[in-house]
Amino acid sequence: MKIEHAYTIVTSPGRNFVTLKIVTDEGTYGIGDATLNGREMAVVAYLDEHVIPALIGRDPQRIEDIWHYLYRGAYWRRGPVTMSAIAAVDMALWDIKSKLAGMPLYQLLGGKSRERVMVYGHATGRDIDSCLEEVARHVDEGYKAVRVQAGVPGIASIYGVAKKDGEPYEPADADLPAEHVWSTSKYLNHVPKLFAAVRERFGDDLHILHDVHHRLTPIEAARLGKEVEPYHLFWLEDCVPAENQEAFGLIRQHTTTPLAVGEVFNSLYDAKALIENQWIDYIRATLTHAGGITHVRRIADLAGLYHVRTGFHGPTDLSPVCLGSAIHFDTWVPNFGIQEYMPHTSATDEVFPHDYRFEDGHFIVGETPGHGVDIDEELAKQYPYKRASLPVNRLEDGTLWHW
Ligand SMILES: O=C(O)[C@H](O)[C@@H](O)[C@H](O)[C@H](O)CO
Ligand SMILES: [Mg+2]
Repeated sequence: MKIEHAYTIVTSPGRNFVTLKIVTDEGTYGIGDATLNGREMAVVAYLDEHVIPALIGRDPQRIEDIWHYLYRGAYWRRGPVTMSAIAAVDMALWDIKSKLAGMPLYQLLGGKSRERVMVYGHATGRDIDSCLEEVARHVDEGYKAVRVQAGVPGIASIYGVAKKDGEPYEPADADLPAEHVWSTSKYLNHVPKLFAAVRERFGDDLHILHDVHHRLTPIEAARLGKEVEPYHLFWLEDCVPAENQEAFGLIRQHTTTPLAVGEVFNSLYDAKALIENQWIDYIRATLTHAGGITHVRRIADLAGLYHVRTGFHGPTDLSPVCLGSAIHFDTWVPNFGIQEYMPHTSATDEVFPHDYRFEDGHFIVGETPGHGVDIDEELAKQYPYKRASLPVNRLEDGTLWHW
């Protein structure tokens, strides 16, 4: 069997998605997600110009060999563009292999470790009260875990909080980056009140999560982790940027609040010290940005040795192809923690028909051979690419800060 042709599909049903389709000479095809929010066309160029021509004629069943061919063979290793391109190939090849086997992907990985996959939803509000209303809506919809983000008095607009209450937030909201102004002291003084209010209204059983989006220094993160211990967070996410992995060692010395990181990671090497030193509790590297199923499986296996569990990134800017594949992975992986879930728009769901389903705060994996997600290419054509950028963040004095 040979790869006969492959091509990229860019579609924007509300937001941009990049999909790679690989077709074999026997007619079986697989699709993979290659969406890198705000940098979509860089991955398209990498795939079209460098990867696809080198795939033609190869045996699609040699997933491992093709992975190393693309990783080692490029000489220029790692990086989000390279690893998203490799991930898309990998996801498409696993899709093909599972279709050839006539099995859903989770069976090829080793079968079910659980019946269903717990997810967390997003509650955001311009202030604490409106955020609590959103938490209530999620609880009514069955969610067992909710990420809470609220506006902070004195900060005009803030990452992760929707412009309008009741709507999802969209990080890539402008043609060129919008500028936000950030104040660490205002945030740190305010945010513990949010968790106190959630616990008071919803009791102890609801899992609450929070994303700091890389905005603190290690000692500030330590202070936050320590102050919120009474509210028993499920996790505190991305409390500092993680290029310096040792920073988490410092935070860890001060707090028992569980720590999650990894949505911008693209390789095991981004997480190696974090995992081996047990500085984190959840690893969030995703299939699309960290080299696909083949590589993320290695990250998860290493993590498992150190009591670190998975908590895949799952924003709307990863396509249903990534989400569907992630649900298979989550159903199999022994050290599963939780799966992030931001529902896609109905236009996106129509472009990407899928067989996973949400029920009572969990995802139930589908039984279709493959990863269970397809693309309607005719419909996809109706939504042309539109450049969209993530914002930048500045301190009140104008200093460019972490986003
Ligand atoms: O935890 C999350 O879901 C994230 O932080 C996202 O909202 C990212 O900011 C986005 O995926 C960037 O493209
Ligand atoms: Mg995040």
